[in-house]
Amino acid sequence: MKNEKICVIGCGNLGKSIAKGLLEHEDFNSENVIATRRKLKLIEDLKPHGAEITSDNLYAVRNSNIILVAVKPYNVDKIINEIKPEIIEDKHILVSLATGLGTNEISEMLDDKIPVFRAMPNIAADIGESVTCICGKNSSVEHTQKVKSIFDAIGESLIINEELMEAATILGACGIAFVFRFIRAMIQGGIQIGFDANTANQIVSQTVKGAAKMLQENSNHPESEIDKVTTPKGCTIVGLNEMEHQGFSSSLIRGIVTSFEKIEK
Ligand SMILES: NC(=O)C1=CN([C@@H]2O[C@H](COP(=O)(O)OP(=O)(O)OC[C@H]3O[C@@H](n4cnc5c(N)ncnc54)[C@H](OP(=O)(O)O)[C@@H]3O)[C@@H](O)[C@H]2O)C=CC1
Ligand SMILES: O=C(O)[C@@H]1CCC=N1
Repeated sequence: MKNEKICVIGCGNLGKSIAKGLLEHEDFNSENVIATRRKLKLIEDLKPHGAEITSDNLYAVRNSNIILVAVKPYNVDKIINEIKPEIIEDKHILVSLATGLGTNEISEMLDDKIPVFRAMPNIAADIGESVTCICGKNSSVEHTQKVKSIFDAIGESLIINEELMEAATILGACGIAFVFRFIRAMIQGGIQIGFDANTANQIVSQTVKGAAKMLQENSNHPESEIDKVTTPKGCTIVGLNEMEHQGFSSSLIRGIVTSFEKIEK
């Protein structure tokens, strides 16, 4: 991927995380990354990492072959119309990160001239720990592999059917916010039972990391790991059961479904 020239159009919360993740990765040449937004000051910190920054989207597209569009969904139309004159068949691949916009719609805006992908990462791209679901249109195996390589560099990626893209948005992209809220609640509980906030944060963050790593490495069901912790008549099971009486799993599931219903509207 050293020779691939990548531009990230719209380096806000997500786009900047992705640019940062790519700049840190050895498979990419940081000089080949162009980051854009209008308020340039807010991405000046990407410059010392080797990225070129600009507000000129046309320049960015002219000087790259993979275009990541990271603007809000309601701005995608405008951006695509702006960059369209610089789009060259057999040169460019466009990857949209926008929620809820299908590859058909985006490809149509580009007169079906180039391969179009949708990718749904999350903000852990910032530290190379995103999970990204990807789907494509007019895409060869070679193009798909190229796009996958970008998102593998900022975490893990999966190729999925486009019909699951909304579900992927909820579980992976919104999901990180759900996990942060869970962590915050654990920290608040930790403070109530005696820890200062920083120590509680350290203990909870490492506990969550350890749990996630165990599931990734052992491929066990979470409940079989829980069985290893719950001593009969012990303190874990009473806590877990109280959480369930208060609707813990139910509230998470209902939150996920509510988010999904919102995105499907
Ligand atoms: N945030 C998240 O966790 C996730 C977001 N997404 C999707 O990613 C996209 C971006 O979301 P998010 O990062 O939260 O949004 P942000 O608003 O933080 O980022 C979008 C950026 O686009 C820039 N922008 C707007 N117009 C232009 C333009 N004409 N030229 C160049 N840059 C422009 C804005 O900066 P400026 O005003 O300086 O130009 C802004 O910072 C959305 O489509 C969202 O659905 C997907 C997964 C997760
Ligand atoms: O909340 C949102 O609408 C976007 C989609 C995924 C993450 N943030």
